[in-house]
Amino acid sequence: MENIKNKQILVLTVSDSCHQKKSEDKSGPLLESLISKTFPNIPVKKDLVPDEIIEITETLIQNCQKSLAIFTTGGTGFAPRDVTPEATKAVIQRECPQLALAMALESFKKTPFAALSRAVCGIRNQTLIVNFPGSAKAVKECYESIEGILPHALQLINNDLGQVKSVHSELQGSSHRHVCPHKTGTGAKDDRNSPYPMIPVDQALEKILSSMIVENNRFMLEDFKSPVDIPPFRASVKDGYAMKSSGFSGSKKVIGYISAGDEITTHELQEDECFKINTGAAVPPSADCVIQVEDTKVLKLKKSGLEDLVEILVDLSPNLDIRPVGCDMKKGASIFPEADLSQVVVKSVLASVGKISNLVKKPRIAIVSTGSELLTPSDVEREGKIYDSNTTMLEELLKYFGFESQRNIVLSDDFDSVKDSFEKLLSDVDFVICSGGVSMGDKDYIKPVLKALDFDINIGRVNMKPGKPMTFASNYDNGKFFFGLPGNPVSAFVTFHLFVLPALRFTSGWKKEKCPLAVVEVEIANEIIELDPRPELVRASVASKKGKLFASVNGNQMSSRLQSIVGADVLLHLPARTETKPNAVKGDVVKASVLRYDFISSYE
Ligand SMILES: Nc1nc2c(c(=O)[nH]1)N[C@H]1C(S)=C(S)[C@@H](COP(=O)(O)OP(=O)(O)OC[C@H]3O[C@@H](n4cnc5c(N)ncnc54)[C@H](O)[C@@H]3O)O[C@H]1N2
Ligand code: MOO
Ligand SMILES: [Mg+2]
Repeated sequence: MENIKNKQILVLTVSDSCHQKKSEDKSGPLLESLISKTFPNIPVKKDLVPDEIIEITETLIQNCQKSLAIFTTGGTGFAPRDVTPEATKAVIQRECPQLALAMALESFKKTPFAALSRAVCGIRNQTLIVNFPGSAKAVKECYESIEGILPHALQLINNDLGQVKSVHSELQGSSHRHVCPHKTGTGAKDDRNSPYPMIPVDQALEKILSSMIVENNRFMLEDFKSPVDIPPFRASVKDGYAMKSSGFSGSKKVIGYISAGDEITTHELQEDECFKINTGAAVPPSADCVIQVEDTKVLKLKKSGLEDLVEILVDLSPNLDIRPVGCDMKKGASIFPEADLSQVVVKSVLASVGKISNLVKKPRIAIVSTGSELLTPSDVEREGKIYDSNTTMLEELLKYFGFESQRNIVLSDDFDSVKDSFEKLLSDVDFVICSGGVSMGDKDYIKPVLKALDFDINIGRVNMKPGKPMTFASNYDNGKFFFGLPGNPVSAFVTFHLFVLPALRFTSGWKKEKCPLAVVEVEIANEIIELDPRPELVRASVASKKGKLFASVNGNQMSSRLQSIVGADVLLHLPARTETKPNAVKGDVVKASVLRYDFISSYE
């Protein structure tokens, strides 16, 4: 309950006219006083934004962490600038349509115009977001219709019940401490096998993706409209001369120079006159044609050295080399006809319409490395210890794929400290990418700790080499997801690419097909490769010969040998060994997951 005590409720007024101070905000203060009566102990804060989807969305996101609830007023109607429901839909993870229905039913008793509200209610992480209409009267009616259920709703969202459960499990802590990860299988004392079924890679990925909570980034992008025209003025496509196309070619008097960035000149051109003009500069309204420098000849210079007379060597035609207003992007048009979530695409296209935004929400991630043997790379060597490579590797992989970790921690193999650290970490992040401690050793505490923290262990083993003990656990109610990657560095490397990356992309709103690494077909260049009983993902480098791709395995494939990632372009998908096919041989064609953008190491 401690964190609930530190939280606020936000009243967000959405109104162009109030924002421009053309009218007084009555609904915001009214909501504030109504809420203060229902929740006398919770501070109620107010904010005001114009009817701009980016501003509304950003304000909602920025305030969620510290707010139990956000009540918006305004912008829910049918007018073109009413976009509060769209902004709300973009940030919520779970919609609460019945809450909106409860308000609508009450409003219908008063007026049929209630049908003109598009209010949305939903939950983002642990924050309830409710849209109210703009009018003070409607705000009061709507608020009163849900006032009675709000305290209970907020309690549920903040997992009051879950707190009871975790206090309960806290009391039973000692029993969890003795869960032995390898003795549970069939329940028999001599059963020393893992209790977790070893599922195929495809099935594991499907399971992970289907349990993700998907951010509404796609929807939000597809809904963005451009606030400007590009270009905002008629722009010259060439360095040349602007003139009237109705005139003849031949000689023209140069009456001035126009550069990019100059104000639009209103000088009325005659048919025998022209302006010298640069690419990207505004074409004067009286000109309708630009002739490129290459199609002209200077006939006479002024004493100052500036051009006085030029000869136009080609025929003139209307609109030649002029970009009309909005020809690249029209004001009001959809900026993202499809939701391409690449950071390069989103940020640069938004910049082109004058918006600086970090709107694409990324998951909050922590990296945890477990192992009492771990030294940080800057430590001096010590007996019995090894250098921690997984923290750096996972951090760099996240960066490479456009994600980032909020926290990196290294933990010793100790049940209580691992449990305490996870508990704290999970209040700050939604995804934990942990390595080590997931197999069969008596110090492999990750699975027992996850159980003690009320996580469902959805996957405990995968039929793959390396990466067999890959663990995925979720606490769906709290929106928390945990990847327990095997500690061997190559196992962590491979399972990150196969499972963690697709999950992070999927939760960010990527199309499902685009979430895994790209897969290509390659021909094996090695003479013979012995197949393993488990399907194996083998690091290999790729050569392109006349457009055909050939893969050579990168030496010893032990899961402890991180060096096998040096020069690795792909992960070859080798099938499991069978009696009839014990080896892969030169010329076999197999699938390969592409690890990096520069995935071809040589061309012939
Ligand atoms: N009896 C069995 N033993 C093991 C099995 C099994 O099925 N039955 N599975 C093996 C497989 S496969 C793998 S993979 C490993 C996975 O081990 P854990 O996830 O439990 O990881 P740890 O035991 O903590 O460490 C394994 C190995 O990796 C080194 N390590 C760990 N963290 C790091 C790091 N951050 N940087 C560098 N190296 C790290 C650690 O020192 C160990 O050598 O289990 C097998 N055992
Ligand atoms: O599956 Mo482990 O990852 O063999 O090394
Ligand atoms: Mg282990």
